[in-house]
Amino acid sequence: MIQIDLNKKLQAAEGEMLLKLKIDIEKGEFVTLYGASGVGKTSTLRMISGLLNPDAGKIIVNDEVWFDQSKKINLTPQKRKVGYVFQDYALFPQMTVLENLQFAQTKKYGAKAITSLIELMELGQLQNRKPETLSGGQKQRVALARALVQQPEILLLDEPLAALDTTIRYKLQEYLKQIHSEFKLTTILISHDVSEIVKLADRVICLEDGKIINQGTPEHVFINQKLSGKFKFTGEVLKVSNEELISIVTVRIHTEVVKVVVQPEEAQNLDVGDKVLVVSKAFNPLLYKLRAR
Ligand SMILES: Nc1ncnc2c1ncn2[C@@H]1O[C@H](COP(=O)(O)OP(=O)(O)OP(=O)(O)O)[C@@H](O)[C@H]1O
Repeated sequence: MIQIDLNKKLQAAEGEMLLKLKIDIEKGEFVTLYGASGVGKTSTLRMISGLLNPDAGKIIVNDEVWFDQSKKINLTPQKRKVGYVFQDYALFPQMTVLENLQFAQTKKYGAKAITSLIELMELGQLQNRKPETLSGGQKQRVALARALVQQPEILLLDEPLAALDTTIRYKLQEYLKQIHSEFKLTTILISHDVSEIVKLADRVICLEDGKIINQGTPEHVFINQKLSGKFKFTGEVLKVSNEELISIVTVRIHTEVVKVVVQPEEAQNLDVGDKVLVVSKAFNPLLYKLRAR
């Protein structure tokens, strides 16, 4: 369990902004921070990693106190078991891919573990190359691998996929999903991409002016419950989940997310990424597949 209770005065463009957050995160949970630019998302990750000092509050990770203002406890970033991945990769340019991983590895993370991580992240062909010769998606895979060799208790991801094109981003989302469960990580992701959040996160925390204004499962938070009556929209399938007697298809329509109940046999025909038409004449939306992904 991770207990975060942070108070920090920040200098926003319009003047002082008080960031005041209290978040409890279960071990193994995948949480997303969502909100407009300047609401305090990056500052929150920086405080968890020890790069920015809160004015008051506590950070307790699996019973270990990382920060407690009242007890004057403040572990250095090096002592906090955090893997931090940024949008701009921040790899060491003079080192090869392998050297970047070796430099970051903890003592316990042996050579064998690095070899299997290289295999998992499909970096074998690239391990002797320098970052400048890699594409954005490849660099980000190295940055993720580098965060993992530090054996983090928390993986902090600050919009790691925002600079990548859709196809690469989609692929890396799959990697993120896989490593989160394979390494039994607790992950906090900053993202503006609603479909990415629905795909990856157990919980989304919405911030405004340094405060939590809403939180819950992505479906719950993003579903536009106002949608009813007569409408017809095209969208993209984000998720197909099969319940006992029905299936639920989560569809992104522009920036909104809706859920449509369909028969299991209709769901069999649908895959994540398919383009669909969502139509409603009364209150019961129907879903038609337009084309496969
Ligand atoms: N060390 C600091 N001291 C005081 N104010 C800061 C500090 N770091 C950032 N700020 C200010 O705090 C506000 C929140 O910044 P932050 O980077 O956390 O926002 P964000 O939600 O991550 O935004 P974006 O989505 O644009 O990255 C900004 O107005 C920023 O200028």
